[in-house]
Amino acid sequence: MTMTARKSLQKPFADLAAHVDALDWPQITAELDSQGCAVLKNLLTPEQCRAVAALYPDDAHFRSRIVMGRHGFGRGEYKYFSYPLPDLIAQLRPALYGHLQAVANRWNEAMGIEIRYPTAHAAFLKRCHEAGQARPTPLLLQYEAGDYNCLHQDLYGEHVFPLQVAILLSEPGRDFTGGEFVLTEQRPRMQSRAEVVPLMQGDAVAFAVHHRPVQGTRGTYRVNLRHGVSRIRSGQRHTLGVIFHDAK
Ligand SMILES: O=C(O)CCC(=O)C(=O)O
Ligand SMILES: [Fe+2]
Repeated sequence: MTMTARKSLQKPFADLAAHVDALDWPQITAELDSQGCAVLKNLLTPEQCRAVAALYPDDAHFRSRIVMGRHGFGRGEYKYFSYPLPDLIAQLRPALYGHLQAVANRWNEAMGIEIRYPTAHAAFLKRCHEAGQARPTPLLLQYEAGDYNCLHQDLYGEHVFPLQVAILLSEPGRDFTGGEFVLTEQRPRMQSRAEVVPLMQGDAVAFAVHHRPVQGTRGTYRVNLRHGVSRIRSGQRHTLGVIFHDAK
């Protein structure tokens, strides 16, 4: 790791939670409600992006490595962080959850799902851990030219937080080309709708993990979402995935 990378990871991130709190949450919430996804512009600085991406080769930070081609997940690889998470991720995860839980609770109410999420991430993690979902799910993904991530849902057990966040750590056009973040939405008895989410380095996308409510003429119904990444045409692309439930 370079000196700059080390320094910006060690710096206390008290300001990161404040930065998350200062995002335009009414706007983000409105987009999540209408589209099932929302962009969080400049969530991380380019330095923070480089510092996180630079962790990839250092296995001391991770509990496992997945080669996507071996599982039919696509092509490319990712690693799940181990606990304790690096400071930046340890601070980002509860800060984002604190805002997203309100959306999650409203969505469940609209979909007639009885589960409610506590206001603090620590309380939700306790619920996961007590049910045997104790392994950390934040992950770092690495794609090279020709790689892609098949449409999927990040479900890791009975307990599911219905929203997740992915942060683009690389700069499109400079570090890689292609590699678009894609969401599809399947409505009951209808064909699927695709959405390509334009992201710059440091931007994040918040999106529904598997279901979201859509207001129809005859009430609210549930749509089924999947996400993935189109083929990387050139270069290298890194993403930080923040999933709020832990895994079995
Ligand atoms: O690389 C991406 O943009 C998507 C990563 C992903 O599937 C995730 O964060 O769950
Ligand atoms: Fe994913």
